[in-house]
Amino acid sequence: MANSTLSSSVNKPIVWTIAGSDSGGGAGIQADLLTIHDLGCHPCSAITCLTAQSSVAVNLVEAVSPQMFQSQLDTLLHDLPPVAIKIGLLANQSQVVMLASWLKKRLAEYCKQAGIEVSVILDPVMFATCGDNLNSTLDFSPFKSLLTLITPNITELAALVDIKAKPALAMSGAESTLVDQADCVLAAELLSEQLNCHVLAKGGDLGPTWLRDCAQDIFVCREEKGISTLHQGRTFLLSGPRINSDNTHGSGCTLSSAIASVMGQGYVLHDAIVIAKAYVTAGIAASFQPGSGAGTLARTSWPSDLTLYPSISVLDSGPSLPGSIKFKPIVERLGLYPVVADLTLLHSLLEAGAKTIQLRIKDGLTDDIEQQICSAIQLGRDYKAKLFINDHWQLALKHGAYGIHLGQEDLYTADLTKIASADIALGVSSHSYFELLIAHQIAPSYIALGHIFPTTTKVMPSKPQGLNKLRQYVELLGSHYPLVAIGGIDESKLEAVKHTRVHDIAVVRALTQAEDPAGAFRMLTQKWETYDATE
Ligand SMILES: Cc1ncc(COP(=O)(O)OP(=O)(O)O)c(N)n1
Ligand SMILES: Cc1ncsc1CCOP(=O)(O)O
Ligand SMILES: [Mg+2]
Repeated sequence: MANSTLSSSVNKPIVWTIAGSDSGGGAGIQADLLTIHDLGCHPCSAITCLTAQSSVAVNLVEAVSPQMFQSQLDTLLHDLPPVAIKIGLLANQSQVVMLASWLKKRLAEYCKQAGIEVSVILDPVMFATCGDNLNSTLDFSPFKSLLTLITPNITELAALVDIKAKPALAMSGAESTLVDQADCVLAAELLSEQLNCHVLAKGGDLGPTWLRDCAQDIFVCREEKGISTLHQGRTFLLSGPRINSDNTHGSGCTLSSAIASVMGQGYVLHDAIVIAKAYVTAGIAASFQPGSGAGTLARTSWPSDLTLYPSISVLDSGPSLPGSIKFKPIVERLGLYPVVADLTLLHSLLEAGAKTIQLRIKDGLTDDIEQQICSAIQLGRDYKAKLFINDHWQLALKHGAYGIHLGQEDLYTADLTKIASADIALGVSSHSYFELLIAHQIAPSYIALGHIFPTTTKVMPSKPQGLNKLRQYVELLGSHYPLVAIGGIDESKLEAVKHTRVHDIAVVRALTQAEDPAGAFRMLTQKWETYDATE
């Protein structure tokens, strides 16, 4: 026991913060160290400057020497290399130039040698919460193509973006302030082009005309690995609950260091953003006021309360989801859920007792697809089973299937309103927190969580989720929907999957590659039903 505690702390991912010290303890390096630690990583710091700061004033800012700045970075890289870096307050332009060059040479060299990628999140701190100017004149263009994400608030966005390059924006009156949401979106998209990185423009402090009860951020996403192409090259609006509190000192620092900490643990950018936003919301809700000015965020560990998380909508001209829609609820357990491609196997698994089953025809789409779907639907009725049709939602609708299973991509093309009003159950795939939140917005009948383990059944853009994420997904949504784990699940994995408390599992090869699929179904079902979910 002592050993496992020791090794888990030794193995913590190392996340750096390159930022200024806030002597008041609410923001800067101090907030970052607390956040990185709270979210399960080991924090290291390279301090750019000292600030003589309280909750009401910033009285002095003093940069460290160039030698000290460089030496902190080199010293850390030698022994404590990062998996992710958060950059906060930079004290002067020469620090910007020096750091950009260090990222380009030293960090890139390290990444190449180690064969890894290090996420770099820049929070372009320009003003303290008390309103004092910390550094609003920096030119961040040396960071072009070196950052993963930049997280300006709306005031910083206006100061950063070169609006001369976008006449439409200048014409809409955006010389010094961004007036409305459309201005902010244009400016964020422009900044993303100018710095060649993703942009999260935070509306928490100042959301010009957007809703009073929401903290809305604009997420401009470029190309990104590990997530469906559907969620790349798009602009999203992330709307979280606005907590009525003045204790927001350090919220930007907390957000950016939380994003770095979550990315450092292997989560995709989209997930890191929604998790970090939920973390900040929870931190503000439990905030406190140690001085007479704005108070500071509490550290509330990994957010697992769904109400903290933002809803997601698209702001670009691409496809979007219908609002307020709800599908037929499934109250009984799904049971062990076979996903099969042919009718003979489907029939034999129903005969073996399958209560939920899916027809998933991918290869060799034949002329008789409609006939196969009709026969499957009829078999489902004969055996009083929940028969889902994958992909072919029009045919499933036409012939009154019990349910339809759709991937995230299909959600934007299928007629969801028609499916819901036909009282057909809907199962939706998900491969991340981000996709889970999107699925939750259309309240499907169940949500599939995949792929948990490596699979050869299908080429996936995402990495296997693993048991830890599965456990987190169950914590987040397990009381709202039936949750089904899928991907690489076989007899050897059953017990560990059961311990995550996921409700049920869907399998392909564990049955299709068995000599006796019906026998395998009975054996797996018996084991799945008898394993105890408690560890
Ligand atoms: C139960 C279950 N979960 C996930 C999937 C995958 O569906 P989808 O994302 O639509 O991918 P394809 O199956 O169409 O390749 C599923 N079919 N069933
Ligand atoms: C269709 C699908 N979606 C996510 S994983 C997967 C395939 C699961 O197949 P297997 O059980 O053989 O790994
Ligand atoms: Mg599909």
